[in-house]
Amino acid sequence: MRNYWDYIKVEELLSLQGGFDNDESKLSNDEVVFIVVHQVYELWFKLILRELETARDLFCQNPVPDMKLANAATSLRRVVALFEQAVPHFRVMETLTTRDYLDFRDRLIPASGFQSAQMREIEILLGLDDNLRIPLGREGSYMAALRSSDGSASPALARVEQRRESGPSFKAVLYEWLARTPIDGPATQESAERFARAFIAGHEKEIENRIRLAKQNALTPDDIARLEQRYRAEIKFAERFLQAEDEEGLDDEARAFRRRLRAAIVFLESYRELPRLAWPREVIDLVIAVEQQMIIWRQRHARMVERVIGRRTGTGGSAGVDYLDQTALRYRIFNDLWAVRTILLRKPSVPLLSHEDEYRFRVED
Ligand code: HEM
Ligand SMILES: N[C@@H](CC(=O)c1ccccc1NC=O)C(=O)O
Repeated sequence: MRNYWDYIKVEELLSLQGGFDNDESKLSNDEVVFIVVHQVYELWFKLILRELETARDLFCQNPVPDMKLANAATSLRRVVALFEQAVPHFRVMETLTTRDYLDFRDRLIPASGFQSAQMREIEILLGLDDNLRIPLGREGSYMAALRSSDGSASPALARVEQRRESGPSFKAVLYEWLARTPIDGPATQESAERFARAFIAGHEKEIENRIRLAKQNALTPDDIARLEQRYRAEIKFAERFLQAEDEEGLDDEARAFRRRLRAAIVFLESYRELPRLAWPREVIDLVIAVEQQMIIWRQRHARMVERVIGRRTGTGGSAGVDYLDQTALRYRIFNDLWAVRTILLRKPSVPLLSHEDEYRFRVED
């Protein structure tokens, strides 16, 4: 019982490409390609979910054990590699010509990628906000689309329901952890807000410099005025962002939380060479990489779809490519991590720290 086939389950695996009628001999090569490519994707998704769950569970702890940050990074790095792997894979699907696909496409209706439970699980586990979801262009929510065509429950629906109830999202626990970062002093609201003020002051310094440069470059007075206005708007953005004034309807506690969170991200990115900030900053960078790959995946899927079926209605009943392009643009999860890029400062303008030593490695302990 220790042979390759006993372990890898080759026979079982090769018996799963029979389509609706479980008879592979009746299927064209094109249709078997269609099935296998989907199956391979579902296997990549399975691995992605395992790693995300591991990372989520690590950040659930308070405090997060320092020694485990490297494990979180390992998991996230693997998720990035898996998505990177999954993107070019659409190339195989593109060998399907429009005409050949149409030979079996109608038999698939109403099945569609809407019913890929694992993709929905990835979105939910990462923390995609349900309010962002784009209407599918048919009755019912994305959950309804997981039901069988007679409206009955399905394994896909059960999977996604179970995922929705299975604890906090990765985003929720990651943000809780970030908001506990000690920012140039103890991990308090005061430290966070003091740092944010000093950071805004750094922006004031930068802007004077930039306006001087604009003037030196002999633009017209109108151009100078326009640029100056633009730079001032950037500072205003930085200020509103750090004070969490860009979001309406937050209660005091939620606003205070967002302030700590955002100050922490700016802090980690601004002093990333300090040894004790290096792992947290690596984690942030990997989360950005995960989201970037996921967006690229959506984009790449949409381009493959456009190539194979043009802009026709999807078998799931959506607008097809238009719908998919909207998801690539609007399904964003870690907006705060991205937004910080817009307001980071050059090293010389970053505030000097009062407690820099606390972020070094200490040989004596
Ligand atoms: C010729 C191949 C393919 C075509 C023409 C195609 C087309 C489409 C279309 C039109 C949609 C929108 C839903 C609808 O109305 O039907 C969709 C959704 C989706 N497809 Fe595909 N697809 C193909 C292959 C794949 C593959 C290989 C995967 C990998 C798992 C995949 C995963 C998904 C997912 C997850 C969605 C849901 C997207 C969302 O709601 O955000 N598709 N696909
Ligand atoms: N939505 C696709 C069909 C499709 O791709 C599909 C159909 C059944 C099972 C999985 C599918 N894959 C992903 O969307 C279409 O409109 O042609």
